Amino acid sequence: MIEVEGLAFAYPDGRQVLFGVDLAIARGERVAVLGPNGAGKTTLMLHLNGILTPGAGSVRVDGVPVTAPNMRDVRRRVGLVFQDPDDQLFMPTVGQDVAFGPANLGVRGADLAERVREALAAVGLDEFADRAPHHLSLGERRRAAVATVLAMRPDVLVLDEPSANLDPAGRRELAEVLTGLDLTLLMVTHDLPYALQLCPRSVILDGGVIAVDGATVDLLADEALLAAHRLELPFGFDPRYSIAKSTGLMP
Ligand SMILES: Nc1ncnc2c1ncn2[C@@H]1O[C@H](COP(=O)(O)OP(=O)(O)OP(=O)(O)O)[C@@H](O)[C@H]1O
Repeated sequence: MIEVEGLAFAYPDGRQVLFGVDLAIARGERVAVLGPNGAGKTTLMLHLNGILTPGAGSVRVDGVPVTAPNMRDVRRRVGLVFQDPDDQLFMPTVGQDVAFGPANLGVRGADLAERVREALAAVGLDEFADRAPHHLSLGERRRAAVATVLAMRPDVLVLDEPSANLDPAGRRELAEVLTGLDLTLLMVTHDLPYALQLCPRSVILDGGVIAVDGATVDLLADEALLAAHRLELPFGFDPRYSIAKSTGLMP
């Protein structure tokens, strides 16, 4: 579904951030992108729907090159959810925000209403269509931002630090929404337990390259590996025990 090959990128000020990223993600996979501050995670994410253009290398989505002529198709297929929901919610009501993307694609009338209803239901905000986004909690706003993207019926959902600043209940509610979606999912996060809960596979991006790619539980159980990439588990968190417990192998 996603094929990134030899992706290199420097910002206009000359700062080189990506140095040849290779990453292949199959349809339906859920993958976490881990790594220290400044590793280039957001920069990588912004290439997946063409907000940034590679200096070298290529990005393809379901075989379609992420290049200017294909941008409309790519932007429909790949939905980006930014860390700050206020970057995505700018209309007077949540329903209008969710309708905005598909309306731009030419969806109208009953079809548009159905898309809005479906997207809000998918994130558990059925009753929120007429509410003003700025009256919602952060957790509700982040789920509303996910709905604005789901309304486009994308193939891929890319999320930048989805659990950041959420309270435990908001964090769990969003996890329930995300695990219930039948989509390819790529999630940038510093929240290692969240990566373990949502994504069977993780990659560590460090120094602008994919340094490690493997099963999330194996990566998180490797203390030396985590330390080498400035990653730390919360106090007392044991990834193998958490997985065993969640799969019923432990009481
Ligand atoms: N518009 C920009 N112009 C110049 N440099 C930038 C720009 N945006 C980001 N950078 C730099 O690129 C590097 C990678 O940034 P990026 O946001 O991709 O990292 P990240 O891994 O997502 O970090 P974090 O975990 O802190 O969110 C950083 O050193 C950052 O300062």
